Amino acid sequence: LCPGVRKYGPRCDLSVYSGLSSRQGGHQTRGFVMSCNDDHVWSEAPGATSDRGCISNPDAICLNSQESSYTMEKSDERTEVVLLATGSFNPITVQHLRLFELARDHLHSTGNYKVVKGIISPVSDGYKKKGLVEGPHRLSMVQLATQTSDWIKVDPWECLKKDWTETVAVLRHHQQQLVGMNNGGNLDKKSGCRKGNKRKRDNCQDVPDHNCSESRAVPQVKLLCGADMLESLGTPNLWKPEHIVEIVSSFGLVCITRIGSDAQKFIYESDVLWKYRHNIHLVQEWITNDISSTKVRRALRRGMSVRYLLPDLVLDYIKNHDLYSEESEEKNSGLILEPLVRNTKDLQ
Ligand SMILES: Nc1ncnc2c1ncn2[C@@H]1O[C@H](COP(=O)(O)OP(=O)(O)OP(=O)(O)O)[C@@H](O)[C@H]1O
Ligand SMILES: O=C(O)c1ccc[n+]([C@@H]2O[C@H](COP(=O)([O-])O)[C@@H](O)[C@H]2O)c1
Repeated sequence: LCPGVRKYGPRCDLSVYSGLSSRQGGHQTRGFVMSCNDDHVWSEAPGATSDRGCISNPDAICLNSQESSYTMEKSDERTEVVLLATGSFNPITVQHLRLFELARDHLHSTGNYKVVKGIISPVSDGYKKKGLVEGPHRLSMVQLATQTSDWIKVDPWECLKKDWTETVAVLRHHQQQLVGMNNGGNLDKKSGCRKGNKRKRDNCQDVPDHNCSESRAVPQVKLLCGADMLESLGTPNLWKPEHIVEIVSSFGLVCITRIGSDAQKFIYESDVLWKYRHNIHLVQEWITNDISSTKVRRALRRGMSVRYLLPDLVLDYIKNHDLYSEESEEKNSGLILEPLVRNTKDLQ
């Protein structure tokens, strides 16, 4: 059972979140299913099968019964990619979902990549951002928003932790899940490499390296973000410099343009981003709009309509739980964002 899970509100009729787990104790890696029951309690259902029936099969990362699993497409030369978007999702908007569609189209258009999954990982309450409503509510809204997608899923691993997790650790976690899957679960927890093979393990780095022979067939996890999040890499003391290097060198970024941000200029002006620019995919959103969670919350507080900015089910959820009010906007008011607190402590 996930720690810190509390009961939240009444019925949730869509219920299954699925992922890939690298449990040991058998030679088979198995899938796992996080389920949200009628009382909105999120928990892991061991041995369960996903709604799409492919999670209990360790060889199938398929997200969609029509699309072939990556095993079946081993002859396909394209690199398989899992897109991971982190953020508050407070609440999730249609533009968050659009980011995935734009990124997938772009990567496919290069002819070099095949996107096999999209993961939305809402941040933990421990991030302490002003106005951040409780994690289980944000998770439930993402789950409702993604139920019409056959490839984008919500993942509660980061969100349900009490403490905030650095994004690079979230990326490592999801990469290791995939490595474990590929290695039949027999992997070293830290390195993400197969246990019992010292020579190969020694050749692997702590950070899963996609060039490592052990992980070549594993899909690559790439961070998906908007240009404002890319620009946040330049905010003093917000991100650790070594994490920025690891994100752009070991994982890679797919960044969608956003009104008010100039990602191209930001990359040009940053030596580290420039150095790894081959691993940063900048995607132009031509159908521009400035939907943001902050604006949605503001409109909700003022009793104004936000219909069509969010999926209807999300809007219903917000109304049923009376989520965004003047009071909720004051949550964490006066607190400093956790990454700033941690990085400032590290400097002392
Ligand atoms: N309209 C948008 N265009 C491009 N990227 C976006 C857009 N909205 C959100 N994103 C991206 O989605 C991710 C998650 O964003 P987040 O949850 O912070 O939502 P947000 O709308 O940016 O919230 P806020 O209004 O608080 O800034 C981030 O990478 C962010 O850059
Ligand atoms: O890993 C870091 O050092 C780091 C520093 C600042 C922010 N982040 C992540 O970036 C995301 C920012 O979300 P938001 O809503 O504040 O735009 C969120 O997922 C944070 O965990 C991550």
